Amino acid sequence: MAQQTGKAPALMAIAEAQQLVKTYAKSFGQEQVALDEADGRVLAAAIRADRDYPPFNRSAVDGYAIRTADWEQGQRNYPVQETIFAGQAHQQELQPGFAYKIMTGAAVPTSANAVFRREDTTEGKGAVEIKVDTVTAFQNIARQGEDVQQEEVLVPAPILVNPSVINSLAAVGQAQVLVEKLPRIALFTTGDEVKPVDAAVSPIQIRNSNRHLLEALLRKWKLKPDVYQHIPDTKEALHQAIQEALQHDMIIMSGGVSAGDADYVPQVLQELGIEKLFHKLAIRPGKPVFCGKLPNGGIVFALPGNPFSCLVTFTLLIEHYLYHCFGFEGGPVYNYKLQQQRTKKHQLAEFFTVKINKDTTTLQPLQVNGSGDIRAGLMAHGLGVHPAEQQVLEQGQTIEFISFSNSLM
Ligand SMILES: Nc1nc2c(c(=O)[nH]1)N[C@H]1C(S)=C(S)[C@@H](COP(=O)(O)OP(=O)(O)OC[C@H]3O[C@@H](n4cnc5c(N)ncnc54)[C@H](O)[C@@H]3O)O[C@H]1N2
Ligand code: MOO
Repeated sequence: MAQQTGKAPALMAIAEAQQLVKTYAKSFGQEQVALDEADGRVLAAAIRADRDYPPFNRSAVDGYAIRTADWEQGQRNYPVQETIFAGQAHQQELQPGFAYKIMTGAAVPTSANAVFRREDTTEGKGAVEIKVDTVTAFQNIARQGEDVQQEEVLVPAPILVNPSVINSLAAVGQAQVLVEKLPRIALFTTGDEVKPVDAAVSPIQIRNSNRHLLEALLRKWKLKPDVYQHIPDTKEALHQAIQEALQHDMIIMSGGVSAGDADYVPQVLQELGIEKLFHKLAIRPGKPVFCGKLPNGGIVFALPGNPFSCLVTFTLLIEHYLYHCFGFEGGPVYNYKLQQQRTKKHQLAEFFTVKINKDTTTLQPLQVNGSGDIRAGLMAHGLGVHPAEQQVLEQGQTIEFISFSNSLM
């Protein structure tokens, strides 16, 4: 490729940055946790069915079980041989010409092969008359193994454990489950103008929303930083705080990464032996983001201070990294049609907040007044992607959508 002279070097594209981040992704190990603690964690090993499911021929209704052979001979009145409740074994095989009274969830003995709903019968004393005209073999019986067979993979891995996964794991007796270990994280915010949420602020100070935004984003993954500190804008303070955090798996920071006189973060990180993977990407918002490799094999993400830039770079880079560390092929990206035309004037890939219209399932761009807008992300389901090379996205054009929810996998 011809060398471009006189121009600033081209910024790295998001796809290349994500590819790079992926190469440094690694498992943090695995651990056993109690089933109820696994909610929101990533299952590390596939779970097989310990037996057939259903484990026995299960009656799906409250009613009467017969043999279809008797029915086919024209029999409609059956003496009731015994009553079978759920969890209760039958006493005797069904004798020809008899019926069992049977409850939902009870095991249908193999000597019977059809169950009628109670409503479809006339119940007499010790006998029942069937009032419907047809029968099919195994009607109203969920047959042994028809859902899942013994040793079949029931829950694949990796999978994000959600209530349905908990349900399946509980059904097969997994009281303890093997999940991916969580990384040890140090979280830092920076900026002399940034004050705690509960402190008084002067007119030129702002509240530390990024701390809470980032902690909330981490909680989606059940992650909790084991170190948090707000660092003033001096090299010395940055140096000290980061140095003490070098043994973590991840260091996440906000602020101090662009071109200001007090933006020391990339410099201090590199002075401490952190190898730069990239600084500045061809994206908006979030362009000044820095990513580096820790000497211990961990990773540093230093995000821009603007809250919307933080949200976007967390979603595009940190979540991308976590997905790969936990064994997924990246996060889910969906395709949706755009509700209205959208234009941009720059050559960066732009990420804009969108709401999925419930009636038309199109993406409605939401208004954000720049990356410092404290409303950014409010009411949004996720991000729409405006590719770098396209200046205009047409109404109805299919574009990529990145969900803010990590529950769909
Ligand atoms: N000359 C240039 N200036 C800027 C560039 C550039 O390329 N050249 N990039 C701009 C972009 S884009 C962004 S984004 C910001 C990123 O700046 P920093 O990462 O250095 O962040 P700060 O300057 O520290 O803060 C930016 C903004 O965010 C507020 N902030 C910081 N921390 C928090 C926090 N914890 N909670 C809430 N808000 C926070 C801060 O007060 C600033 O308003 O740089 C542009 N400049
Ligand atoms: O691109 Mo910066 O991340 O918007 O304000």
